[in-house]
Amino acid sequence: MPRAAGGGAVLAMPASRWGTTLRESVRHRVSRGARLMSRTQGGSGVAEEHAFAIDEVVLRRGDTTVLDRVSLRVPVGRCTALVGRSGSGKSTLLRVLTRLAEPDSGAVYYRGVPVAEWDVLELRRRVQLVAQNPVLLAGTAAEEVAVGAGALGEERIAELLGRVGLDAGLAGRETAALSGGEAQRLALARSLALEPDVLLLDEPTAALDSESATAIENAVRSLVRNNVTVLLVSHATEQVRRIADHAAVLVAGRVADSGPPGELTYLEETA
Ligand SMILES: Nc1ncnc2c1ncn2[C@@H]1O[C@H](COP(=O)(O)OP(=O)(O)OP(=O)(O)O)[C@@H](O)[C@H]1O
Repeated sequence: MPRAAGGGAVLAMPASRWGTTLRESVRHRVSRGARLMSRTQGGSGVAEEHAFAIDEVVLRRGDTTVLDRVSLRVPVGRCTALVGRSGSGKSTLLRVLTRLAEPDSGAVYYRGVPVAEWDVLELRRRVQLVAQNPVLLAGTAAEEVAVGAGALGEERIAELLGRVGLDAGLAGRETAALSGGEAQRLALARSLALEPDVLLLDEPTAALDSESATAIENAVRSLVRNNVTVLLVSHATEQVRRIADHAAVLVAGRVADSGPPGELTYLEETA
């Protein structure tokens, strides 16, 4: 199976440009991986399919162990929240999932296939990371939404902007003139245009007023209802309780607790 080098820009490639051989090969392995069912995080015994399986991941930077034997399951079609104090390793874990950071040891599987075996561009098309401070690549907001997806009609652009709580009138605005919160929502609209299987959202509402935050929460719930998998980094305990099905608490690079948000003892003190 051909491999692409990691570390490139988080730019998606239109589906029509994927190599057929690669697609066939990965499809075969994915269908095998999708059969690797296991118990839910809560131990209810209900079989659940996992988008990501993370096993004993260690990542060091200099003297710091940023991720310390992190193991986590991210179920398909659910919203999983990642909470923890600043510096606990949340963003780094999202970067590991999309191969923007390579662990020193441990294993990460996407749909049952080690992430290192996925073509990195295909992985990043299916799994869209919306960073806290995303890099915008185009001149206007409308062009930005279409960066990965290619030509999009005005109506589709307006619809995508609306889904993230942005006014359609923003389409012609220069991206350089957008606020941080607008830029992050635009990056989310850009990701949604690619109809991803998984969204990794790094504090998507931290810079938003409550009305805009509600629009994002509604968008997340609607995506999850449509079987999109969401991994959400959030400091907002109430938000986690409102929209997450599962939560994992990171403390100094370790998973200190995981389960339904209402049952997590660490949630209040770390969020
Ligand atoms: N390239 C690097 N070199 C050195 N230290 C790093 C590097 N990348 C991350 N770290 C450190 O790893 C720790 C975890 O960083 P990370 O950004 O993942 O935390 P976080 O939980 O997302 O924090 P926040 O909530 O503030 O966004 C921090 O202490 C950070 O300084």
